[in-house]
Parts: sequence; C-alpha cells; structure tokens
Amino acid sequence: MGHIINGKQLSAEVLQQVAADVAALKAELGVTLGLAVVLVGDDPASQVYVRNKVRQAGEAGIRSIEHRLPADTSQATLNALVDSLNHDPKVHGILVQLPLPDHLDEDDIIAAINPDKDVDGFHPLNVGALAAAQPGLVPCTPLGCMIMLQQAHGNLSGKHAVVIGRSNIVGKPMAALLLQASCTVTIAHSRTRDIAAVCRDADILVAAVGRPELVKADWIKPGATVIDVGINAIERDGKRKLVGDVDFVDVAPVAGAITPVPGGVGPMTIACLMKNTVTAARKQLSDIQPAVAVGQS
Ligand SMILES: Nc1nc2c(c(=O)[nH]1)N[C@@H](CN(C=O)c1ccc(C(=O)N[C@@H](CCC(=O)O)C(=O)O)cc1)CN2
Repeated sequence: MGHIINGKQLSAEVLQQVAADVAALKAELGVTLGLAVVLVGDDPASQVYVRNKVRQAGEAGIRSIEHRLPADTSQATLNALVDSLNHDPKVHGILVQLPLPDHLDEDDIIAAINPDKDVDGFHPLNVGALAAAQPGLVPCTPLGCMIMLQQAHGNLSGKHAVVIGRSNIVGKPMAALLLQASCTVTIAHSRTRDIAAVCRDADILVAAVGRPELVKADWIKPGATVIDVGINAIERDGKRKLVGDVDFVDVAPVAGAITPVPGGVGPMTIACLMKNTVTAARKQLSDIQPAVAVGQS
C-alpha cells in the first residue's frame, strides 16, 4: 500500500502559516486583509465551496466580503461589481466562483478582474506570467498539488510527470509548474493514443480529467506518485459517493504515494486560495509603500 498524502493535514499546516503571515501584516502595517468572494446563482456544490472559503478565511484572520447574486444577474451587473472591487483598497483578493450560469461569459469576467487581485490566478496576464516563469498569481489547485508533490517527493527534477487533462484551470497550469520544477512533462488527453502506456511511464501522475475512477492499477508504474484532482459524485450501492479520477482501491497498492478523494487535493485548493491572498496583498502593499519592508515567506 502506497503512502497516503493527507490533504487535510497538509492544508491545515498551510493555513497555519497563512494565519501567521496575516497577523504579521496586521502588526507591521496595520492592514487587515480582505477577500471578496462572488457567487452567482445557487449551484449546491459552489455554495459548499464558497461557505468553506469564507470560513477558512475567517480562521486565517482574513476578512471576507461576500457577494451573492441571483442566477439571472447580467454581465453588465457582474462587471460593474468586479470593477468596484478592483478599486476598493480594503479588498486584496477577488474570486468569482465557477462555473457561472450559462448566459455569462466567464472569460470576460475573469479578464475584468485586476490581475494583482486575481487570487484564482485565472487572468490572462497571470496565465502568461506562469507560462513565462515570471512572478504572478498561480491557480490554487495546481499550486496545492505542487506543495503535496514537494512534500511526498522532495526534489522533482528529472522526473517524468504525466498530466491527464488539458483544462485552463488545472491541466495546463499544472504542466507549467511541473516544467518549472524541471520535470519532463507530458500532457495526455482524450485524443492521446494508448493513454495507459503513456501513464505507465510516469514517475508522477496527475489526473485532472473529470472521469470517475478512469485510472486503474495497470496504468501505474510501481512506486509512482499519483495526484488525483477529480471530484466526481457517483451513485454506488444506492448511495451518493465522491470519487476521484483514480480508482483508489485498485491503484493504492501499486503507487508509492497517492492522494485520496475526498481529503486530498480539495482542501489544498482552499488553503492555497488563502496563501494567494497573502501573496496578492504583499504585492499591492509593497507597490503603494515601496519604502516599507513587506515580509516574504
Ligand atoms: N473560482 C474558482 N472556482 C472553482 C475552483 C477554483 O479554484 N476557483 N475550483 C473548483 C471548486 N473548488 C473551489 O472553488 C473546490 C472544490 C472542492 C474542494 C474540496 O475541498 N473538496 C472536498 C470534498 C467536498 C465535498 O464533500 O463535496 C475534498 O476533496 O475533500 C474545494 C474547493 C471549481 N470552481
């Protein structure tokens, strides 16, 4: 049985560091960090995630400013809200919970967020910064996966990493981060030929494809590290159950280390949102107070 990477425990450690950073910024500069959380509509899963984000912000000493808008909110109204948050000095981070209702243009809303406050790391300028290995805000899920990998593996240099999935939110930024860590990176997707053979060559396998229990034991090189980003609700034995993109029971005996679902990548995503809020605030505060030393960690 491979080592189980405990996302709950690791996220608690990340949050503890965030809380210390938030307290230090308060002590040094008298600033309380603010995170604006925008939720449009009543998607039940999004409501849970937003509730958890607001709760964990509070635990870290970050003031959250919640905006819950009805499902029929217009693009103009949402853009106007984002614009007002961009200009509010008490707001250091802005996140718009995804998915948005179908009539709204997600790309347009993301592009409207001030990139310095874009704590999701989805703005095209942050996407470009990551691709060019420049400083910027990095999407929370891939950032959380990297923290888990570094804990499980130490140095990632020279490892063959395979990322299954090519989404803008997870697959592509994950591949960019692994490349920055000097991995040899392959992105596999629905058109990849003999995907099982490609995955079997991976020292690190990241599954972010949204297909319940797609990855089986015979896709895994013995001893490989497996990071499961999938969160899929299925019915089994008449009960609702959350499973990942990896068949955990099948794969765990072959893997060297593996993340569970739930309790793996999910909690790290929220912890990294708080970490990004500190990163964003430090940048904003050092831009307006260049003479003041703003601590780094
Ligand atoms: N603006 C954003 N929207 C979305 C993001 C995002 O990073 N930014 N990611 C996902 C949803 N998400 C955060 O928003 C998220 C999903 C899941 C979890 C989590 O902790 N999952 C738990 C299980 C939860 C459950 O019981 O239902 C786990 O894996 O243990 C956290 C955050 C899409 N939208």
